[in-house]
Amino acid sequence: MMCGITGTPGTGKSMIADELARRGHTVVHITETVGPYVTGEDEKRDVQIIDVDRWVAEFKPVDGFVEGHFAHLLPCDRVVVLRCRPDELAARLEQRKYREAKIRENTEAEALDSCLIETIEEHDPSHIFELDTTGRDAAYCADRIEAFVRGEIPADFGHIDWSSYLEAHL
Ligand SMILES: Nc1ncnc2c1ncn2[C@@H]1O[C@H](COP(=O)(O)OP(=O)(O)OP(=O)(O)O)[C@@H](O)[C@H]1O
Repeated sequence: MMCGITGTPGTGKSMIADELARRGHTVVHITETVGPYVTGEDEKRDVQIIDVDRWVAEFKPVDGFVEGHFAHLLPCDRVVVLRCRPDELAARLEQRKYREAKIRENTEAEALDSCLIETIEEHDPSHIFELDTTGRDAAYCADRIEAFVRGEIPADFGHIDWSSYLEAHL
C-alpha cells in the first residue's frame, strides 16, 4: 500500500514522515527524488521548476509513505492531506526564515484548501484523510495516519474551514 502525505509547506510533512520512519515504515521524501526532473528555477517565486508529469510517470511505487507537496499527484492507494491553521502556519514559516512573500503565498494556499482540492480531483473520496496538525505533535499525527492506513478510522475530509482567515487578511 502506497500512502501519500501531502500539504502546504510547513504543515509538517517531513516531521511526521520522520516519525513514521522511526516506527519502521518505508518513507520516501519527494525532494530526494526530483533532482533529475528539475528543468529550471522560478526566481520570482524562489522555487525550482520540475517536470512533474515525467516525475509521476517514472516514479517507482513503494510499499510505505511518500512525503512531499505533490505526493497527491502519484497513483497512491491512500492520501493524507496535512492542514495547519494559517496563523500557526505563518509562525512556523517565519521560524524557518521564509521571506514575507513566500509566507503569504503559502498561507493563502492553505486558506484556499489548495492541496485538498487537488487531491479530491485525483483520488477516490474513500482514500482521502485530512489531518489538522495545528497544536498537535508528530506522535499524535503518526498515530492517526497509521490508524487510517490500517482501516481503523474512515476516510474524512472537508470539515476544515480557514475562510475567516481569508476574510481577515485579504
Ligand atoms: N505539528 C507541529 N507543531 C509544531 N511545529 C511544527 C509541527 N509540524 C511542523 N512543525 C514545524 O514547522 C516547520 C516545518 O515542518 P516540516 O519541515 O515538517 O514541514 P513540511 O510540510 O515538510 O514543509 P516542506 O514542504 O517545506 O518540506 C519545522 O520548523 C517544524 O519544526
